[in-house]
Amino acid sequence: MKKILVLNGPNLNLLGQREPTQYGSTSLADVEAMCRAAGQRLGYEVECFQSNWEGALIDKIQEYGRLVKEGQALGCVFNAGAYTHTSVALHDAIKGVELPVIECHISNVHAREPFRHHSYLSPAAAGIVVGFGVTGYIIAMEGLARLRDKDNPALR
Ligand SMILES: O=C1C[C@@](O)(C(=O)O)C[C@@H](O)[C@@H]1O
Repeated sequence: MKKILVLNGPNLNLLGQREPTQYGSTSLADVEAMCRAAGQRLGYEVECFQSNWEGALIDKIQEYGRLVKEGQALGCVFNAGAYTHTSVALHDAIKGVELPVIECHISNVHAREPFRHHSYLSPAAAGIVVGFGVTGYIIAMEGLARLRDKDNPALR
């Protein structure tokens, strides 16, 4: 069974408590449980990883780049939080290992402050999901499967 990485960046460990009007009241643990259930439905093993540290996110991206090359993983759903708008290093990590990434944001970043309108990750991403709340993670997983595993019978 191939793996999908659900990767979350800074402050997303506070999901459910942090700015609930913006990000809702579902905790990260609940989001991760939803992703694991979606993985079961779609036929993938889901690994969830969150870090507030840019380097730890880069290490995980590099690890999954290797797993994708070896045929053991499909790709990654990535909410990089605020690093989305600042991190050339995350852009380079994704490009460097050619990891299929679906960039995901809970809120509609384009309807918010101008500094959230630019993403360093989007040019390196295979697809982007924004503004669907935490359901966006599931949409992103299914989108990744549709892009990278077209013959998956669970998608019919
Ligand atoms: O931390 C976050 C969360 C976010 O990525 C989202 O999921 O909507 C949007 C980012 O601008 C913000 O810094």
